[in-house]
Amino acid sequence: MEVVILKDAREVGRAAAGVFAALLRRKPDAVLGLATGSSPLPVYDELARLHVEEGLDFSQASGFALDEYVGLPADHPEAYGSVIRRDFASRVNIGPASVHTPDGTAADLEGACAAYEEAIAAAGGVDLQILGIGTDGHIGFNEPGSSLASRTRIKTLTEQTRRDNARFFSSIDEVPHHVVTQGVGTIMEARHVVLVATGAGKADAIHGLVEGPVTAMCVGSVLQFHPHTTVLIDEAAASSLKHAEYYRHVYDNKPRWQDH
Ligand SMILES: N[C@@H]1[C@@H](O)[C@H](O)[C@@H](COP(=O)(O)O)O[C@@H]1O
Repeated sequence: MEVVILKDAREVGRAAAGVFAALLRRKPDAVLGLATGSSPLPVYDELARLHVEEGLDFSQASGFALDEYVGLPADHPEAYGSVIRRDFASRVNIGPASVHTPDGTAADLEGACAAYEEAIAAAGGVDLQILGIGTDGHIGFNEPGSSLASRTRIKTLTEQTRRDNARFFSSIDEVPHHVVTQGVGTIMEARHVVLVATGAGKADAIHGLVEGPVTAMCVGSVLQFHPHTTVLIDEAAASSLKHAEYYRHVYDNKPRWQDH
């Protein structure tokens, strides 16, 4: 796991977007793992800029979102399909039909979860997954106690996550209780994971992810088992890390041949 401590959210966004851009330049038909929440927004802003100003081409790429609320109509502005379209897909030249979100409106939700797994596999698997982290350590919507081997399935949100996400709705009562999310095992199959987190509110979760024991009580900690994870955080999100000086030292002395 590589931990990179940067100045602020903008730098985090630029660094993460740089990883996406490098991938798309060497593999134009890359499969991108997409995330919602406020943390990836600066990444999408920078990708949109790279598309407009530097011609970064998404025309052959495809994307799979991590998760979706159950029961929100597909055209609800906070349904994650709408959010991914608004924040990312509509701002670059990725084909709209190439961007997939789990179906939270399906009558047969379990069937929809299995179909989503099959669609990811049929696309060849995710090359690069952007991830945020919840204040309770969740990735996707895999709340504490999730099986670390889980696949795409229905989950129940914690009240903390519903409160955290209430800011996107007019009241907490509108935040669904249920979601469909890629499983932890699904996310772990992405070939490269770039996790972004900013702000002091994420400091505990980042400490758990990077330095805590691997535990389903902080699901992000499973990334300690992932062969290629890059953690991009700002100073505030790094503020509870015990070995911050070491991570800085490693990054500052990174041999050029390790750039990727
Ligand atoms: N399902 C999403 C997660 O993928 C995201 O990481 C988390 C944190 O969001 P934010 O970046 O807004 O703090 O929010 C939601 O729960």
